[in-house]
Amino acid sequence: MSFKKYLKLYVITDRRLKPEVESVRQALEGGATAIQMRIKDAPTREMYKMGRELRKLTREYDALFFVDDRIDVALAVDADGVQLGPEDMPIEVAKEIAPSLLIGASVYSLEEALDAEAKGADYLGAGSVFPTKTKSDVRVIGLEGLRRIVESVSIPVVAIGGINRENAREVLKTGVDGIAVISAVMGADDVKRATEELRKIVEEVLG
Ligand SMILES: Cc1ncc(COP(=O)(O)OP(=O)(O)O)c(N)n1
Ligand SMILES: Cc1ncsc1CCOP(=O)(O)O
Ligand SMILES: [Mg+2]
Repeated sequence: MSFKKYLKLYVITDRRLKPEVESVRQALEGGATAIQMRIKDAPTREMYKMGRELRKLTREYDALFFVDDRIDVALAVDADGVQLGPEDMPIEVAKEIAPSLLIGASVYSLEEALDAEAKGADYLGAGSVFPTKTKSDVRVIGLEGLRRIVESVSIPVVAIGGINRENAREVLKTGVDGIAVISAVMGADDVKRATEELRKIVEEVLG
């Protein structure tokens, strides 16, 4: 079975909102199908240790595990993949040095999406669909921008940016393979319940 079905509810950590281990456990309990460790400005050793813990947890729950930005950490903790943005390791180089990893490419336009697909990305994280307070200065592509990307590539697409339980349905109806969320889950008082609610919507639309 391909990895695509694991992209449907992709939850990303944010230590400014919740400590990683307990929040990831709750998200997995609530039905997250993939987890991304996204830590900015921490020592590599700390990322490695956290990555090992989250790798263990995601295995227990049969979820995929991705590391944001850091191909070295992804390899060291035996993650399933790495998420690479425009400032990170070029996709074609990442594929060469880490052929075992799934490569997710972060894209903010149709041009970037086509380029990432041509360079061999395994899936796209496309956004920001809506305005978001979680990441500064991101381009907002809207539902139409997202739809154009989905219709133009043949690799799986995960939508990201400002997605919550109010707008998740319309996002999913653009034809994406999944939604990626930070604040809708990590900013909730009850992480497990917030994840369950999103998973229910995902199941209703994607099946
Ligand atoms: C699934 C997914 N899609 C997009 C992003 C954004 O990546 P990037 O542009 O590298 O920005 P940072 O997250 O590193 O700030 C993502 N992390 N995950
Ligand atoms: C990391 C990232 N990349 C594009 S938008 C975004 C922020 C997503 O966070 P939220 O789900 O809280 O809007
Ligand atoms: Mg990144």
